[in-house]
Amino acid sequence: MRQAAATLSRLTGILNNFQKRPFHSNSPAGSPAVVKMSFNTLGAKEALELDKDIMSSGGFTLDQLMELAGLSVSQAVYKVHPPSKGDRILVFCGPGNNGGDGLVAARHLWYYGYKPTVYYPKKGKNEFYDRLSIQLQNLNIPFTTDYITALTQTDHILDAIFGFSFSGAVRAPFDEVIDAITSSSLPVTSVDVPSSWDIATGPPLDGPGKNFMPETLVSLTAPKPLVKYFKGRHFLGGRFIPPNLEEKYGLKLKDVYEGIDQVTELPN
Ligand SMILES: NC(=O)C1=CN([C@@H]2O[C@H](COP(=O)(O)OP(=O)(O)OC[C@H]3O[C@@H](n4cnc5c(N)ncnc54)[C@H](O)[C@@H]3O)[C@@H](O)[C@H]2O)[C@H](O)CC1
Ligand SMILES: [K+]
Repeated sequence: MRQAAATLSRLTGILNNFQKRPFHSNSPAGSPAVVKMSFNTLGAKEALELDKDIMSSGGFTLDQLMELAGLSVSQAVYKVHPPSKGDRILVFCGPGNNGGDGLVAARHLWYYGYKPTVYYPKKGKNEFYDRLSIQLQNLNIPFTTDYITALTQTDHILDAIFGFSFSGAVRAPFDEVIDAITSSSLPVTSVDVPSSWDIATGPPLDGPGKNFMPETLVSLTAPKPLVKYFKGRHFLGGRFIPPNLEEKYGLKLKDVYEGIDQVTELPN
């Protein structure tokens, strides 16, 4: 009883927090119908600024943040699709830090009992992408270039292709990748944003991503404005924001996470 009351109070807290700074729709004509609730969101520019702040005044390094982001993602995957319900997961990694989160998540998932396969066609320049790849190779996690075949041999998908720095129309090779993921009808968990969606205006009106609707989204640090177009299970991860930055960005995350969890599910 006491536990039920505590959970209710926590959910009420989350709702209150995310209603503090409502995001009003500026959806272009013809884009999907608007939302169920108001969220406190971080636009691409704010998310980038917050990232810089955590690494300067916050004292973190990028690979520390990536490790925590990837850990959050792995926990959300486990909550939605535990390995007992299908242990094969195909991890699509893009060239930026979103892809790095995917590499970290793949490692954690392996330790939880999954059989990850990684598609990583454009490696990022930073040397820690090499180190993350070596860590996966040491676990004998396969890297594939044939994602078409891999899609027929997996139970679910982790989309770590693009995050909050994505803009414009999807360029090759990821345009065809997004189309193939969408047509596979497999359950997808997207890291931070559904890849190919505009950070502010959501799914593109045409081309790759038009019909892409992941089953699960793990927003990192704070939801991005595109969440208002998302219909699925929504988690928040990235439990590393210090109180001064929480306050600066109006995030109010204090009671959002429970116990040792690195993610929390947000009401839809
Ligand atoms: N504080 C946090 O929440 C943290 C989040 N992390 C993750 O980092 C990403 C943002 O990473 P960033 O490197 O800035 O960019 P992206 O991964 O989104 O991608 C950049 C990459 O994509 C290319 N690109 C951009 N647009 C297109 C396009 N239209 N077609 C093809 N390619 C495109 C661009 O050239 C770059 O190469 C955030 O979302 C989180 O997932 C950190 O891991 C930790 C801190
Ligand atoms: K993504």
